[in-house]
Amino acid sequence: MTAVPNSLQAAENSSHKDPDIILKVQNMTLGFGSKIVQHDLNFSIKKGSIFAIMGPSGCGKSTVMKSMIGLLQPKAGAFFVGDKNFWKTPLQERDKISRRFGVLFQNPALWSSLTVGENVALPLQMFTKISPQNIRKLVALKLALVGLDYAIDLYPSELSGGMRKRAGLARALALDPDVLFFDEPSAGLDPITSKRLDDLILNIRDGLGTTIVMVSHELPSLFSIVDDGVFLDAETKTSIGLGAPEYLKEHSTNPIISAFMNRERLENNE
Ligand SMILES: Nc1ncnc2c1ncn2[C@@H]1O[C@H](COP(=O)(O)OP(=O)(O)OP(=O)(O)O)[C@@H](O)[C@H]1O
Repeated sequence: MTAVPNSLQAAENSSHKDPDIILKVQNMTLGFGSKIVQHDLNFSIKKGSIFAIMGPSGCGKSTVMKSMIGLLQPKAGAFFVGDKNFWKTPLQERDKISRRFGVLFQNPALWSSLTVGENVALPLQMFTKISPQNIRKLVALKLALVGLDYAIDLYPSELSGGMRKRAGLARALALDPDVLFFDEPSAGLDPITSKRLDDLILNIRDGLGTTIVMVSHELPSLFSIVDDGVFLDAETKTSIGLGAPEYLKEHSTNPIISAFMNRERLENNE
């Protein structure tokens, strides 16, 4: 027997091994039914970096994130987590990989009948064997990390929008994720609360070494905290820029990226 099939399989199932790369999207095409949202995407995310998925409304940013957190299977291409080809691994292993991810959606869906502390405790109760006393201690730690230690016994309805985000963030941090995904972290927040959330994201990255992937079109956040990113185009339905927002602003010759980064309107765009 020759080793050919195995080596082919190995090539298909491994990313080009670079220990600094934690996530890698390779020739990925995404869509719903017959509709293609984005095609042939290629980008890599470094461990401990803050990476942004950028682009105008409706270009497919959330769809790309959905695929990376295991909610939407790509139509083509691969998504690697370390050296694992995520969508080619068996479901059980995929679930295990996903548990290394924390996710904070635009509107953190906190259970309204549970207190903030009980909401944060849920993932620990579901996925660990930690004792109730130790869960309570861990929950207090996570809430302290996001500056909400005083809110442990409050109900979600008693929180402001910014506090709800931070409570959602504490829950996303419950299992000490390697990667945190944020969908529009600043959406609906005033500029000061939004800046506080940016600082918190930076603190988490710097203090815990967590890799952060965020979907955003908030320029102040993009310029102040993001290290690297991909810019998606709604017209050609693929990426038209790779790099830090500041770099793209200064160096991109693409008129769509320039207009976006400089908040200008394109001539034929209302
Ligand atoms: N479940 C779905 N079924 C069919 N089409 C969908 C679905 N979810 C999103 N889409 C479509 O995919 C395209 C991209 O949507 P997506 O929400 O990913 O864009 P986005 O860049 O995140 O937008 P925004 O910045 O406005 O949130 C849109 O045309 C949207 O209507």
